[in-house]
Amino acid sequence: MDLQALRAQINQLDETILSAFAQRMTICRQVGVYKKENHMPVFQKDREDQVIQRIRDMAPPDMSQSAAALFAAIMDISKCYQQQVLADASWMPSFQQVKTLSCARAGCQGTRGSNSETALRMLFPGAEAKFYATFGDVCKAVGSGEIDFGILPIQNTTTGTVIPTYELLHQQVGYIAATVNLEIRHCLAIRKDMDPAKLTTVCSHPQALQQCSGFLRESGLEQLSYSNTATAARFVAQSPLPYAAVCSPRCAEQYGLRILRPDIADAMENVTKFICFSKECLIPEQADTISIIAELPNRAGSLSRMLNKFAANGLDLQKLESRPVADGSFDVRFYLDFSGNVLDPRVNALLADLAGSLSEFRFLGNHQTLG
Ligand SMILES: O=C(O)C(=O)C[C@]1(C(=O)O)C=C[C@@H](O)C=C1
Repeated sequence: MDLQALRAQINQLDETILSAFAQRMTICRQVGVYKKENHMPVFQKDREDQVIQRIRDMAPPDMSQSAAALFAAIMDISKCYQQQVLADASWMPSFQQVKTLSCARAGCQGTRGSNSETALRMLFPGAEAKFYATFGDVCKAVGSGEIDFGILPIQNTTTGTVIPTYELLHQQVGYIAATVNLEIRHCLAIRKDMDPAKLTTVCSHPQALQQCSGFLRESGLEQLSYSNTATAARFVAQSPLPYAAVCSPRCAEQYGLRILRPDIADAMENVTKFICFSKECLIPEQADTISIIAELPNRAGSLSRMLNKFAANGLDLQKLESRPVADGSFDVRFYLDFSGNVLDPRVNALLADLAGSLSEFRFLGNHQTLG
């Protein structure tokens, strides 16, 4: 068999397919114009089911599944193309485009000296900082207007996703306007008059304890969870107990503690990403990342079809997180971050398509990394 000759045949067929694809897209564009004039949604499920059934019936039996997948992909591309014609942004909540984020009061969980406070100061050096007992309380304060922005950790390079923040994002806490990446340094800190030989216990936030698990396992100290690294440091500073805290060097200094061991994290590079969110949707002019929630039908290929739409529009997916829907099924909800700005027509087309075809679609914000 002659490989060159076979490839030449493939090339010819590709030309035929490409020409048919281009013609099909041109017709779909006209359908898009018709839909715009007649106020019809782009997504027509019944028609798509008919198209797929027809293809399945016509395809050679051993290719029926792959042909169906190919035509589903073609229709996904054609829908995004039609969305560009419609340029409908009704999926988008009302938003305000801002040059910079101005903030009088911002809030975070924990107490002074926490890493969250450092993130808050990086974002808003001149703002009044307010501290709350729980992540949920930060969200409530944003909702009531007590603070302009809430700051919550969302991801760490060693331990991964901060799950409670994702759960809150699903409960409509507002819109992400910015993120900030903070290099985290953990040290073991004790009271200045404490004899290190007498230490029995170490306390900190569970994520911090996890990020230092290698050192702590070797130390043999008992571990105690605290709501925050700074609350743990404050407790250690005030308590007569033989306890140490895992906290930042800045926090140890703030509570008058002695650093017994610096840099005890397992990974040399340890960075936490914090989100900054507000009640109203604010989009900084330089916003370059979009966050959304997508719930997909539990059907073969639904995730790959959604991901193909990003590829077809040349949009770079940065993060895909799945969390359980928590309804007794094993269904999951996806949280996606991708590069883009909502004012880009391609981005609008993709989001309009997702909003019109997913069982749940939520826009979480178009943000920028600051600091
Ligand atoms: O028939 C339509 O309404 C079209 O827009 C065409 C088309 C397709 O590509 O075949 C695209 C989107 C619809 O969801 C269904 C079918």
